[in-house]
Amino acid sequence: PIYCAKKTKTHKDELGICRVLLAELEAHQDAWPFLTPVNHRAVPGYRKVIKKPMDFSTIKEKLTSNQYLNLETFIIDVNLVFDNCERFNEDDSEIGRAGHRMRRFFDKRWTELLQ
Ligand SMILES: Cc1ncccc1N[C@@H](C)c1ccc2c(c1)OCCCO2
Repeated sequence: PIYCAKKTKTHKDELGICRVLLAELEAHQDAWPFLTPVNHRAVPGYRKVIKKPMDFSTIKEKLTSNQYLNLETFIIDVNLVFDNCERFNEDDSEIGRAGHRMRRFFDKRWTELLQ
């Protein structure tokens, strides 16, 4: 087309997409290991190995207190959840497999929402 408006997203648009994505992550059946911060007293070694813990409830708190500048900073935190999971858990474990499934789901959804 001769005239093609660039589909820039405002800050509000991007935050709306973050809220939708987070709600879908939290509702996913494989979200259970990631819903709340890992209790390092219940998980020996976790505090030593994982330098930047992250979980969906912390992301929600950051989102509602406007700590995400844009969609990118939100995606960085979501990926941190999955990268921490891969670092600490065997691929062939309940939590490891849940992490791979959640990452695949997230990657598919945010690319769909951005189209
Ligand atoms: C994402 C992640 N990575 C590594 C370890 C744990 C977790 N998730 C936490 C919420 C969790 C899941 C399962 C658990 C657990 C804690 O409590 C210790 C007893 C076994 O059951």
